[in-house]
Amino acid sequence: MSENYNIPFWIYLAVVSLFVGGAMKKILAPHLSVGPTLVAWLGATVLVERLWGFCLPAIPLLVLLAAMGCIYSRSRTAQLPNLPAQGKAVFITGCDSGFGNAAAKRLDSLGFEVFATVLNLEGDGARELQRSCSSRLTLLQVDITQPQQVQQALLDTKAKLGLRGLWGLVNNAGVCLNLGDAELTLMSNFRCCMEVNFFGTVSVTKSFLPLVRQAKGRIVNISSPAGEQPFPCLAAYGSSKAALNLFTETLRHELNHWGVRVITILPSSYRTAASSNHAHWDQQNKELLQGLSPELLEDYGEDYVTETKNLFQSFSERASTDFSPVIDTIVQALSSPQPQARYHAGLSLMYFIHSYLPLSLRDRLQKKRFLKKTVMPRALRKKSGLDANGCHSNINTCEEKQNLQ
Ligand SMILES: NC(=O)c1ccc[n+]([C@@H]2O[C@H](COP(=O)([O-])OP(=O)(O)OC[C@H]3O[C@@H](n4cnc5c(N)ncnc54)[C@H](O)[C@@H]3O)[C@@H](O)[C@H]2O)c1
Ligand SMILES: C[C@]12C[C@H](O)[C@H]3[C@@H](CCC4=CC(=O)CC[C@@]43C)[C@@H]1CC[C@@H]2C(=O)CO
Repeated sequence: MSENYNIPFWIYLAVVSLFVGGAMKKILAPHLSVGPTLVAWLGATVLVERLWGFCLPAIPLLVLLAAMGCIYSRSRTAQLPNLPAQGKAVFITGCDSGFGNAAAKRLDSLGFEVFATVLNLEGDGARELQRSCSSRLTLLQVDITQPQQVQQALLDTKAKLGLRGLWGLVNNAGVCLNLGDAELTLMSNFRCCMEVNFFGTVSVTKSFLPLVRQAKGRIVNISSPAGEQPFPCLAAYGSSKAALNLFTETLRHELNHWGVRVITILPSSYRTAASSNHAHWDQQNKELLQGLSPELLEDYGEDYVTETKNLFQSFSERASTDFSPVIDTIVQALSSPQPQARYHAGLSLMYFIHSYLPLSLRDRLQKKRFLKKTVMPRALRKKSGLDANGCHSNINTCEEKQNLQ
């Protein structure tokens, strides 16, 4: 029976039955209580399921054809030449160091007209850009949390662009103030991450959008996998990046009919200024301990808090110092004739763990992969007679304890 149906016909039947089910529910719902409505909806669902049963053999073929179509269109797009850089202006935030500084240099070398913004015009990063880049590059001092500085940068950019629009806005500026359990993270840390990573980015985007719409250009937001996966001790940073991700996705849909492409880049872990500055993290850890209430400090213990900082520092020591996967991706997002909506820059094992493994397994791996905590909170040790490393006093080694779990 099902072999006799060709694909268009069964699609037609499935759509009709969905509409019939929906119509039944809509027409009958006002006259029926909840129970019969559910029965009507169930009836429609059974109808769709029966139709689906007729056409089941066609589905693998459809999936295969769809996959081949995606692969073919991706390969065709990948073969298309990149758009020329000449005449295209790009505004980048957070160019004092890290990805922003490297991206400004690369885009300048490719021929883009770069507006590189920095927190400190007298800093090493700004000086490096001034020294190594062409006269096309404009350095601007912008703290993205300060609306008047954002507006001044807009005026300066417009003055230089004249009647031209802005081809690219790269929202790169971002901070991760501290690493610690959410309960231990100061509210000031949550607020600062939101102010810079979310509200600052929204402020710059809204201010520069008219120029980007004029050029039918690109908005490229540098987010983080921490905005999509629950990295331990990154609740403040991850929450701000999660807000940024949803803002970016919403913007992507809304700007589509303006011809503006909105792209999210999710780098894996790299050893940039922020993550490799041990003095910075030592200071953050000190402020965290000073900000804790006596009760929290008693429950968790200083050794627990300090281990988190030490583990993160050893994690960042192993991170890559080669930013090229991120910089190549930023160039691709600005130059590809058909850019992707999302790019992962660098292999993030966490991405695969989070996307493809069951919850119980990924929770265990996530903890082991990012921060191999060995010290338990003090209150938990007391309750179960454990020593500083969470081992039972009557059990000789931690391995025996872990074997018990
Ligand atoms: N390094 C990584 O492993 C990694 C991974 C994923 C995502 N990211 C993201 O990449 C982006 C760049 O970070 P990075 O790793 O190059 O670190 P970074 O600290 O070297 O660069 C951050 C930049 O943002 C600037 N900045 C901070 N606060 C600002 C503010 N209020 N106004 C304007 N500029 C401000 C800093 O001056 C610096 O230039 C950030 O958004 C970060 O969240 C980094
Ligand atoms: C958040 C940081 C960037 C990045 O986001 C890192 C995170 C450490 C954990 C981690 C592992 C990954 O595989 C994806 C990126 C990421 C989640 C880093 C800690 C400090 C660093 C920064 O401070 C960046 O400004």
